Amino acid sequence: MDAPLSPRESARFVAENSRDVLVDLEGVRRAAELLLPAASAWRVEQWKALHELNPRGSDEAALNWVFLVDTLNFSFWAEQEERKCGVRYGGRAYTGYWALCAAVNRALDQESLNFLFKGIPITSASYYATVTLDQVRNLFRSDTAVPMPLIEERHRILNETGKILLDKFGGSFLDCVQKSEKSAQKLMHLVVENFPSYRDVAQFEGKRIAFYKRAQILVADTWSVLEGKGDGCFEDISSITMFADYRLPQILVYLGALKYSDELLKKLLRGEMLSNGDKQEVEIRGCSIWCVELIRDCLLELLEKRGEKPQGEINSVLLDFYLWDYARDHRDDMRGIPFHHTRCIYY
Ligand SMILES: Nc1nc2c(c(CN[C@H]3C=C[C@H](O)[C@@H]3O)cn2[C@@H]2O[C@H](COP(=O)(O)O)[C@@H](O)[C@H]2O)c(=O)[nH]1
Repeated sequence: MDAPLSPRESARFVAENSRDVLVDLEGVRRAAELLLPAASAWRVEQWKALHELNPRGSDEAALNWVFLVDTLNFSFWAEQEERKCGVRYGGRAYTGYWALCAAVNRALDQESLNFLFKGIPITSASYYATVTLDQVRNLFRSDTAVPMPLIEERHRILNETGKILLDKFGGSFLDCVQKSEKSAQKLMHLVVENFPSYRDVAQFEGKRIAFYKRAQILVADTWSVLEGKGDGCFEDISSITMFADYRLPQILVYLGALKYSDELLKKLLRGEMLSNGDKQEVEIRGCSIWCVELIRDCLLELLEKRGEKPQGEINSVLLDFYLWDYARDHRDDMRGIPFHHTRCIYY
């Protein structure tokens, strides 16, 4: 099978051949203007501390936490927004992606007590390579009546991924990072080649394309947790694209940078499911990636024109992180904008 186009080339190809989704250049420019004040202050060191559930350290344990979480980082959306999985931790209730992180930290707290007496921490491959479905149901149990979606797939993926990490990387994601020799692209391809659940690919207009959403966010979270230093000093981090999930398209439509055809908008407003790999699902994901690439280019142009240098760096990773956080903080403003419902293990 021929190798797929890179995520960036896949996004360009989809945007050039899309029928139901449009990247609106005027909207891209307006979004860049809106984001510019924040963008010039983005620095990789700040990100980890922004969220209380992120690991604090930059050691092997923190990397194994990131690898476990990003291996399960998919499909938290609920059919009814008010009936969704939730996890209470540290006196707070978390939903969505943060419910996953809260469940992992809840287990680590419990496990670390047992660990003193004999337990095995959830982030170690030797644990999740053979964890049972019942144990996974308990580890990721919801504190609401709604369980975390795709729990059987999560169990299968944990066993598969744990076994491979043990066989090929001595059970440590740090080993995988070190084998990437400070290249983001090399790490992304190492992950996709070795771990089947990360192979986020599709067929579009006769071409094989790749979005690699979870592999790219794993590289980004590795860069973030290592604060861009040491093994995480990826000189090609700016080649990583935005992560094509189901939240970013929603915020890009809200900002006016992405537009849906009437037919597609009606379908999404009805909450109709799109299958992973469907033409319209691929168009939403591919155009979103291309849209963020253009917003990033616009930000750099605006700074250039103003003769300003950013304090940190402006790349698609930090732009994506910011937009994703922005979407979570503006959930109510975005009520009228639907997000697409696809149930799969890739995002
Ligand atoms: N494009 C993009 N997608 C992201 C993230 C994250 C979490 N990253 C943060 C954590 C550490 C860093 O500090 C990042 O700020 C999760 N997701 C995706 O969203 C969906 C969950 O949404 P909801 O149901 O509302 O929780 C699901 O597909 C999940 O895979 C991101 O950053 N970018």
